[in-house]
Amino acid sequence: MFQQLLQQIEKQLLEKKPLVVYRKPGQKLVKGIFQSDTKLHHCSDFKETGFVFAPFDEKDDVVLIPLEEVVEAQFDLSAQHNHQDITAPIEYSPSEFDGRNFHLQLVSKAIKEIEKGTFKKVVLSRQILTTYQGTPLQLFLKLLNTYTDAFCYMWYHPKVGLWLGATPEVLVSIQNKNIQTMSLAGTQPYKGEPNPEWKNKDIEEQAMVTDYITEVLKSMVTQLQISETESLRAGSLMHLRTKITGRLKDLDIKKLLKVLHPTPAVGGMPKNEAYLFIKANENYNREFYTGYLGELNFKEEIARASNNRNIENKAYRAIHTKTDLFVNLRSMQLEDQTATIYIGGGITIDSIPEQEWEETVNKSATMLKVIQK
Ligand SMILES: C=C(O[C@@H]1C=C(C(=O)O)C=C[C@H]1O)C(=O)O
Repeated sequence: MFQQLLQQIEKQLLEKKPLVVYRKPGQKLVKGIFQSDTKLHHCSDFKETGFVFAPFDEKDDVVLIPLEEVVEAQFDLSAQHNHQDITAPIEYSPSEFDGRNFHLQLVSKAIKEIEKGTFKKVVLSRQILTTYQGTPLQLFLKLLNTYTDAFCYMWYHPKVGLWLGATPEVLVSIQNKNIQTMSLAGTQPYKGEPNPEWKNKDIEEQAMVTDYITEVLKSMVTQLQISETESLRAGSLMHLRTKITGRLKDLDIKKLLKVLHPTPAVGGMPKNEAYLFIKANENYNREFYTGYLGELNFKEEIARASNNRNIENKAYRAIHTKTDLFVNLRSMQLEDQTATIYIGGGITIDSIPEQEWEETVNKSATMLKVIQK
């Protein structure tokens, strides 16, 4: 079954037709969605059904791969990949350090703006361009083997490009009117400790994201619940995470995404001031990095045991509408033999430029690991 899916992916790529193949965190099921022509579909009212691929910039179009053909297969981890040490150091080419001065200056400039009161937090990012060996599909398989707790994907459209990623961050999951989201921020290298100590900078930076999400959701949901904040491992990194749940008053996904994207985990606080700084000062276009991607309005048939004793053995089926969106982090774009890796981090009043650079270096390991092996 899985072999068949792989063949279909290869064929689709060869024919230069759109596809997405992905696995949700902690699952074995890999889904492939295949489009039969090369038309570029967009989302407009978010009542569409399909796989969405949204850029960081809200002004740009959200791409949709409709559910023409869906192929599913179970993926078993390859034995040879099971014992990889994802915390081992990675190698850097000297050219990687070219961007260091620019990033240090960018962070310093942001700190000055924070001191002036322009904004409280801004997420600043950069690119690494590197060559890679093997095919995109081989890299996708490495992602599946390496990052079992992430949302792993490969997305392709001949008019847009080819992206791969393994993200730990849920933007929002919606089932009927129940929503789940998270505030994920604060980063340190994973050193074998599941509950490490956190610096105040990380705690405050992550709390800003929780406060923002709670504030914008207040008027849109009932039964708002905020979990304890916990440490979450994402490959060779640790983050702080708070889960947030609630029940939507109206099922208006477009309206919800307008307030949730971009959260201060990838944009900043306040949203518009941080966005303007990013646009004016990052020296490249983020495109789909820090955008979001995933299933939009999928119909899911759920079998439920009936509570009625008389029809005890009969299960009834209920159709649910489900949306599962992830933030496009720890991702890269492949073009010919060049991989462009995107990485960033949150800057606050307590940021130290050198450490912020180091953080982006650490984050780049997620993709560099699969490229360099
Ligand atoms: C921006 C990225 O990650 C985001 C920023 C984080 C931070 O600043 O600590 C942590 C997790 C993500 O929300 C990235 O991985 O590129």
